This record gives sequence, C-alpha cells and structure tokens, in this order.
Amino acid sequence: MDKQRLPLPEMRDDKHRHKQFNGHLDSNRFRPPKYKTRFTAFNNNNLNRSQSSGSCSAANNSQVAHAISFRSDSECPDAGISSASTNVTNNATTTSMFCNESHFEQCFERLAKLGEGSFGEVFQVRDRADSRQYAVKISKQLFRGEQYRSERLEEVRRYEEFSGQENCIRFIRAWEQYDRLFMQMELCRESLEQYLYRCRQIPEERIWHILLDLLRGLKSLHDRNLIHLDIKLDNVLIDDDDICKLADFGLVIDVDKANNHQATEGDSRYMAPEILQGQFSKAADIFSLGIAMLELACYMDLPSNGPLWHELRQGKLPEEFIKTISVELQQVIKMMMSPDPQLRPTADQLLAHPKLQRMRKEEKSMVTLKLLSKCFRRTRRSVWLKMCNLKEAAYRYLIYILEILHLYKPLEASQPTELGHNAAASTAPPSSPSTSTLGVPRVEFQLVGSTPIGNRDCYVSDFLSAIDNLDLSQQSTPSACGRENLVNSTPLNHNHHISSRLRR
Ligand SMILES: Nc1ncnc2c1ncn2[C@@H]1O[C@H](COP(=O)(O)OP(=O)(O)OP(=O)(O)O)[C@@H](O)[C@H]1O
Ligand SMILES: [Mg+2]
Repeated sequence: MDKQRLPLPEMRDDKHRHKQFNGHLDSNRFRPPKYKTRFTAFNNNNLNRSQSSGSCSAANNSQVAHAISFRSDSECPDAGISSASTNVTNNATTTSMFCNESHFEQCFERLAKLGEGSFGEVFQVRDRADSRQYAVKISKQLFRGEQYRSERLEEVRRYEEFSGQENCIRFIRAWEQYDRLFMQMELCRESLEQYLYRCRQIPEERIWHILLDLLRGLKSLHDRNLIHLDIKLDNVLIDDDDICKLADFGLVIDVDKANNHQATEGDSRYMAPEILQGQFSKAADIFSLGIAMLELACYMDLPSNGPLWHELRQGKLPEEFIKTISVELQQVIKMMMSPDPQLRPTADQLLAHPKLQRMRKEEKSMVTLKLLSKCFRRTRRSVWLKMCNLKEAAYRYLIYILEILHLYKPLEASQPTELGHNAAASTAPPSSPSTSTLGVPRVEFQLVGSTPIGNRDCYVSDFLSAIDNLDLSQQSTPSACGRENLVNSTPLNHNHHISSRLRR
C-alpha cells in the first residue's frame, strides 16, 4: 500500500531577483490584496450634487446618473461642454430609466481596457461630444453602503483638487450611476509599470527625469499637508510628452486631520516600515518613491512580505542590484529608503539636490525650444497647405515678370480690336499652336515636373486660365489619378484648346 505523500512546503526565495513578466503584463499578479481598515465618517457638506439624500441602493435613485463635484458651480469645468454632460452637471439627473443606455454609454464610445486596480477598471474612450479620447475609471464594486460610497467619492475630491497641478493627472468630471462611480480623466500613454515592462533597461538620465517629475507631483500634495500613501509604478502615468504624472488619489489623507482610523495602507511592496506601527507621515511617501526608483533603476522584483521585505526596510539594499547604478543615484535612493522616517529628506530637500537643480536649469532653457517644436508640429499641416497657395502665387509672379520682360504678352479680347482684326480673328480657323493668328509672337515654355499640372509639357499661357481651376493642395504629388483629374478639368494637352484660348 502506497504511503500518502504530504504536500511539500512552499519554498521561499532567499535572494532578491529581477522582475519577471510572464509573457504579458499582469500587474495584479504581484499585487497583494488590500485590507481596508476602519472607515471614516464622510462629511458631504461641500458635495455639489443635487441629490445627496436617500439610500444609494434605492433602485430608482441609483439608475439616475448624478454628477459628483466638490467644486463650486463656477469652477465646474464641464458646465456646458456637451448636452449630455450638461444634463448631468446642471440637473444632476440624466434619467436612464427611459432608455436602456447608461450615461457612460450615451456619452462615450468604449475603445479599449487600459488597466485594472483593486478599486476600478479603466477604459480608453472617445467622448461623443468632442470626439477626443479620454480615460474613464469605473469602480469595480457596487456601493455597498453610504460609508463605502463616501470613501469612493473622496477620491473625486482629491482628483479635482490636484487636477492641473504640476505632474498630477488632469481630471475632467465624475458621476455615479447604478451604484458605481465613473471618473473621466485625461488619457495617458501608459503607466510606469508598463513602461518598465516595455523598456526593461531604462537609461539613468531618464530615471533622474522621472524622479524629478514625481518629486514635483509629490511636492504639490505635501505642500497641502496631504499624503498619497499609494505611490508605486502602477500609479504613475506617462503622457504623450513623456511627462510622468501622479494618479490614483484613492488613499490620500490629510496629515493634520488624519489619525490611524482614517488611513489605509497602500501596496505592501512599497510600504514604509513605520506604517506597520500606524505612523502615517509625508516621509512614508518618500520611502515609497525611493523603493519605486530602486525597482525602476535596477529592474528588481520587490517582495511583498518575508525576510527580504524586512531587509529592504533595514537599509540593506542588495549589492548585486544597486552596484549597477551610479553612486549619486545610489545615495539618493538610500536616503529616501532610510529606516528612520526622520532621516529621510523631504520633497523640497530632494528637489534641491545638485543633479536635480542642474536638470531644472537645463529644462528652463529648453522650454522655448520645446514650445517652438510643439508649435511647429501642430502647424506643419497648415503651413504645407499655405505653401501650396504660395506655389500659385509664384506662378502668377512668373507670368508677371515674363510680361514685363515682353517675353509673354497676354492675349486679351481688346487686343484684336486695337489691331482692327477682331472679327477676322474670332472667326479664323485655328492654325498651328506655335503661330499666332493675330501676329503676336508666341513664346512657348516647357514647364516640367514642378508645375502644378505634374509631369506634362505645357504652355505658360495655359496657366492663365487653368490655374484658377486647379486645386493645388491636391497636386503636391503628381499621380495618375491627379493627372486624370487635371485632364478632365483643364484639357491642356489638346492643341485645339490652346488655339481656341489664343483666339480669345
Ligand atoms: N488616465 C489614464 N490613462 C491611461 N491609463 C490609465 C489611466 N488611469 C489609469 N490607467 C491604468 O489603469 C490602471 C488602474 O488605475 P488606478 O490605479 O486608478 O486603479 P485602482 O483600482 O485605484 O488601482 P490600485 O489598485 O492601485 O488602487 C493603472 O495602473 C493604469 O495602467
Ligand atoms: Mg492604482
């Protein structure tokens, strides 16, 4: 009889290792479950929504979309951006009871899923009102009660507060429907986690730039006495201009008002050690940013618990990883990850670091250049169209010069009259294209290639009447199709037409 085998104990890693992605980016695989602690009483005195009373789970109430805003009406950015949005903002009620579509479906076309966290799913959408693309975060769980709902709405307050701040994500608007929260915000290219997955080896200069961006974002929070408590690669977004922005303000708390009852721990991989003792301070954010920089610079897999977790919080940084970066960056990361929160530098002190100061100076001098290049990119198309008009002007100018030089004489209706040959000329049959029936010497030019009628040979006189008919913007590249159009609209190849024009 076979002995029944006991299950083998799970082997724990005793060494730090590089990050591993199993084919695709699944950041949730590494994310430990969040354990929410106690809830705070929510003060909704400032809440700008028409219907704040009543249970959120009341069937009729939850089917109606309510705008959520803590701003005064005058500050509200979407007052009147679209009819649907205005409904939500001003009336705070878009009744979906009469049609099956939710407010989200009415206003947006869903394009792709961008990501998912413990609280919400984020979608890339196109706003039907302005055709622009945005990100909309939809809370995953239904509002289980007023407390839970209040907590989710608190995130809206923070997003609104930081929207437009340096290196913080831009928030557009929020609403609730079917016991879920919807938040519309600017669309970013990717998260820092996705960026690391894509690049793996990030140049050190870029790491410094990311650090500078994030310290600026953190400074805007810390200057208001707020702490983020969930700083990690997944919660940093990169926009199209490669600027890193802080996002996910779901756990932000006010240092002055906060006590242990109000705070919720963030991702344990980035958590400062003193959080375990219930100490929440700005220094906790500095630690999280420091360990995130270690992960980014050394492509290191951060432990979520166990002895390696404790080692990192005792100032023991793995030599084989840390030696791959410059001493200057090592020092900054070590300071930020100091076990004693009092010894960690503040965001202001870090921004005063000589390396970061140098970069800020360089940035300032580059600002004008960047603005110019941005301006250039945006106007390139319109400039090109203008150039087509310039071409037309150049042709007219050429004709004018030729006229002055008497190399070309326009044949006007008055000319034959002056010569007393008007009637005869108008009835005379066309002769050879190179000989004028009126005795005016005909000068022929061959304009090849660069003319608005492409590669065809033509006479300069043809331009006089033909040029107005040409849509020059369409003619930048001569093509078979373009030529076909030209032949149809200006039949220049036919001697008959040339001669008849001459006769006029
Ligand atoms: N504005 C945006 N543009 C592009 N992608 C975004 C945007 N907002 C969020 N994402 C993507 O969606 C993911 C989840 O978003 P977010 O962090 O806000 O959700 P969460 O549920 O609060 O997460 P967490 O578990 O960190 O609390 C992000 O990591 C990012 O990849
Ligand atoms: Mg997140």
